[in-house]
Amino acid sequence: MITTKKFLIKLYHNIFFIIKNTKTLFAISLLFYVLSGFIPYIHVTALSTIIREGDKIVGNNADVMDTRILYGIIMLAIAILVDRLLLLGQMPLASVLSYQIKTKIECLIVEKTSKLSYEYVESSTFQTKIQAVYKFANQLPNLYKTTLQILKSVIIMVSLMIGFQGCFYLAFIIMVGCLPKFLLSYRIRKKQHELDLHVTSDQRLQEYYKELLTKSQNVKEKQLFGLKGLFTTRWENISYYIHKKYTLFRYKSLRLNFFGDIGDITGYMIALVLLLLSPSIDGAGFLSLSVALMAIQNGINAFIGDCIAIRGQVLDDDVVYDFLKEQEDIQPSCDLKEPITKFTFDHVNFTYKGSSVRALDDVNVTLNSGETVVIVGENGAGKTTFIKMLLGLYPCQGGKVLCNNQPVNTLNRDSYFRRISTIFQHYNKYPFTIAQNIEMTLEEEAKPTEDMILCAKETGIHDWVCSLPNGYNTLLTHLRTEGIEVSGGEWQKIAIARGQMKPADVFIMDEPTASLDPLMEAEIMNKFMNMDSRSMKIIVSHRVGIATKADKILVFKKGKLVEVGCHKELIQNKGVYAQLYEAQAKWYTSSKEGESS
Ligand SMILES: Nc1ncnc2c1ncn2[C@@H]1O[C@H](COP(=O)(O)OP(=O)(O)OP(=O)(O)O)[C@@H](O)[C@H]1O
Repeated sequence: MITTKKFLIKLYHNIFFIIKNTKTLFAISLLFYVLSGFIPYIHVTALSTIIREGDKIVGNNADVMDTRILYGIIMLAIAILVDRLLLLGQMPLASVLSYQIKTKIECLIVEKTSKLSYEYVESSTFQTKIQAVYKFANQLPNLYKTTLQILKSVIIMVSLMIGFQGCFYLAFIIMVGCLPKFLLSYRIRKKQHELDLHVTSDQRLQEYYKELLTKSQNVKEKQLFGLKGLFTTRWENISYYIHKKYTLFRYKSLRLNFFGDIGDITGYMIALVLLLLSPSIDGAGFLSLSVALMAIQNGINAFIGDCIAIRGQVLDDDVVYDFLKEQEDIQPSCDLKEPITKFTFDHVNFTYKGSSVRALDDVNVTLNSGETVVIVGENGAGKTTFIKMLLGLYPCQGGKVLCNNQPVNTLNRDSYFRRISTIFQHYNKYPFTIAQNIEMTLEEEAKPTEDMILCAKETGIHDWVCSLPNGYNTLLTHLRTEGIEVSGGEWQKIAIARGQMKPADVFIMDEPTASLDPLMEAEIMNKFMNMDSRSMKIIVSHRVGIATKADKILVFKKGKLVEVGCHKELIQNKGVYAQLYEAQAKWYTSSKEGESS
């Protein structure tokens, strides 16, 4: 349960954040809200002048064109005009302010995320947290509006109470009448917060089923397995469950609000009766004071609504501020200045969080520049983990990973990554043009450079790209209407071209050729292995055939590096590699035998 003091501190932090990041715009907005807070007072004052003077004119007690009635009419016109003008000015201002606040907080979140360790960002804990963080980031712009609205309501109430002192005690009765509404609204808001939390995972599931039914990548499996009925029923059931929960909640809220309204009306009625019973009041005085009381009541109700809303908006903000305070992965200041010549794994151990089995177990090996290294092993043997440790994405839990004799985790990551080009099995498919996918530039109409064409030729996509109407400027993916989808193999070749475009000392490919046809794979692999004899090339592959040409083969089994050597040596060893090689060779040989028989 949040205490008032804690709430005020949190509110102060939020408002401070908003003011710090919007300064002048916030000040202008504040001025607009303060000015508009006085409008009801001017409005009611003008109205009561008109009523009082009008009453005299109707009763023939005054000149027809008494200056006071004119003054009242002009004041009323000015009040209405200024109100409209302030509203007009507030709209664009609110839009710019909201944009600035949202962008600022999102930039902070993005910046923070980039400073967290890869291991943490990859975890499900982080994924859940970041969802909540963005949810609040979206709420923050509303907070400034609600705060200024509260200030405006206070100005409305205070100005009217001071301006119409005769209704001071009556305003108090109205306030008491609004009390049940305040308590009930507070309760409703709390229940809504609980309900929102309760249905979050159901809503996620609902979205998931909707995606299964509508997203293009799910269509194939849905049709082939006849899953439409199953998914639709699941989606309908969960949608109905959420709908039922919210409908019941809305019905209960309406019932509670009704009791709140009764309190409101009762307070106003009592105030009117007491006003009527007042001996000094005349007809015009009664009318103008009842209008003032109505304006005060509107101010109180707006105040209550905004106070309840602001409480809800501030409730979740700990998630964001805690996130922004989270411990960062410290970036070492030591730059890697000279080219990478050597990697050394010295008794390296690594176990993933939540796992009891070592993904890498006492790994010792040295890789040198100019070498072509192929890493093989069965599923889950530790091949990708080895690459990630080499890149310094995980901290060593035992032993050392050295680059040019320096521990990888003491090197500045940016300077280190600049010298390595890596393409993972799950590479990204960017909704950019082909040229932008290869070179990652911001230019909209990039002209293919000689280097780009060379990389495209080496990965076998140049002729295909040239056959497209927009060539290298062809937009990819259906995310944009004019974008086209391409085959898995074509995507892979584009990703490989991107990897080759990057000037680096070390090129790593972790199974990026699985979608390629055997001829294309062999051609790309040959070119890859023969490119720039000074650089180091590391390939992770399940196809043992590729390893025959490698300078060094690393064989992993259950996290252990069980064999290291060239093809000839490992075949002679008759160990794990030889078994893998023979098993794959047998597959082709028996197919051939099968064909001939
Ligand atoms: N993020 C992770 N969290 C927890 N365990 C993981 C994670 N990634 C991999 N593992 C586990 O670590 C072990 C080694 O995984 P790794 O991805 O290195 O194997 P691999 O040899 O590359 O497998 P594959 O050939 O299937 O890609 C496996 O048992 C795997 O289940």
